Amino acid sequence: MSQLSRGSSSSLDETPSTPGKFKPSPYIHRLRFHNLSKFTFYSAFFLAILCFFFLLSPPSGSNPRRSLGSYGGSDWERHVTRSARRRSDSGLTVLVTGAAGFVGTHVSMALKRRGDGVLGLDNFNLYYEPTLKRNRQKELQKNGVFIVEGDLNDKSLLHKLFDVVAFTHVMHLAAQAGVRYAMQNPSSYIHSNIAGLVNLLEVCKSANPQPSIVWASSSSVYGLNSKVPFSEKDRTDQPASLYAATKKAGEEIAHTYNHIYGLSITGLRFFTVYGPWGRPDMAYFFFTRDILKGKVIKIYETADHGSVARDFTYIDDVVKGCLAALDTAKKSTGSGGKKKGPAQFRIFNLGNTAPVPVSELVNILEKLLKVKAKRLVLPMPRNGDVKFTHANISLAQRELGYRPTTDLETGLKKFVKWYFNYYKEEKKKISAW
Ligand SMILES: O=C(O)[C@H]1O[C@H](OP(=O)(O)OP(=O)(O)OC[C@H]2O[C@@H](n3ccc(=O)[nH]c3=O)[C@H](O)[C@@H]2O)[C@H](O)[C@@H](O)[C@@H]1O
Repeated sequence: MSQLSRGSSSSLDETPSTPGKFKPSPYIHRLRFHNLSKFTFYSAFFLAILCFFFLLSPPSGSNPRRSLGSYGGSDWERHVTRSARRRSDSGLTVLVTGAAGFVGTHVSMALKRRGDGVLGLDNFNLYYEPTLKRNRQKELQKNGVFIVEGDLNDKSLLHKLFDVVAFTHVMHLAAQAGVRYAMQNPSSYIHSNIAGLVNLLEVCKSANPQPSIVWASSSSVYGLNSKVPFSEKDRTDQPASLYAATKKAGEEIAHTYNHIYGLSITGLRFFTVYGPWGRPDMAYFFFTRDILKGKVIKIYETADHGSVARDFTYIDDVVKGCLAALDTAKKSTGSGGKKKGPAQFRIFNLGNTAPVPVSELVNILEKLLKVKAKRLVLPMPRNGDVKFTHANISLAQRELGYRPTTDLETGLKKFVKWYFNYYKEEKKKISAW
């Protein structure tokens, strides 16, 4: 009990009774003392909560609100140049957009570890828990990767980055992801996946030398295509979600910047990527969380009670595909916005060629978590989801040497191991307060 409440209770007890005036009975004293103690307890509790969130908030130097739009200066440039420095002249110097994202973190780590120069860019938006992005940022910082806090649409920032660093490649992974969220926040998809992409390409075409670009498209561009497995030449003119439509539009926009300005551009159609440090908005992640909490999970099925399936692809396989795309990317042919010859334009599927029904994903999670899931099977809502995805990866195998090796159970085992460890550490931080 704090000193304040002890002092006030003794002063209350010594108050002299004044005739004619209301004389509080001993019961009133006890009631006041009780209220005062409650007030003191709750004030101390809220103070502790405030301290907890203050400590968990991002380090002062990287406060997204403060630093978005505040960059430059010798200290900042030193961070940028050190991070972007490659170990040897044969290495790459890569700008990774979305570097605090799931795929962005893994790709940045892999590039840095093999000696390439890596500079991250991320706007640390609040689409999902920012602590996860901050913790990924800490992992990258430990490995010498600096992430500039900024938005794709900040043209002056992007020009500044290209003034300071002569990037050989851009690995463009920043995007508003999520098929279903597009129905709640459509403008976010235009802001990041259309305006942000065009802004980035505008800066790249003006750069001298122009970088080669590899960027994340999506299996969702196949939309309602019924020919399986999906090949890169198949129909992609029936997107089922705004998200898919913005990724398809991205592919068309990329083609115009390749055709007009000579930018070397490679699009990678990811197929439901999963793994450690993943995205909490994806089913495998929030199913894990909800199964452990004993909450009901909704499992979609088709209208005729068929299964909904995905070609789940483990993050390590996808990272190998990304690095192979960077390593085989030809140079852009333009400089300063003028094209000097035809430039490379490629699109690849990065999938696992083994679609698995969502119900089987849940079976595997139950086995790994040793907890029975509370299942609610529902018809797939008209939320932009498609019944199945299935990648034909023969083009990526031939051109990139892409060979996925991780089956869903093996990959989920690694994810669950990470999940338990990560949230155990998070719990420790909270209990430390
Ligand atoms: O392949 C891709 O390119 C896309 O993969 C995922 O999209 P999605 O396959 O919908 O991944 P989840 O959101 O994890 O859903 C996986 C499966 O679970 C199903 N699901 C989802 C949520 C739910 O509550 N219940 C349920 O059965 C979905 O219909 C889907 O079949 C990513 O979220 C996209 O960003 C990415 O572009």
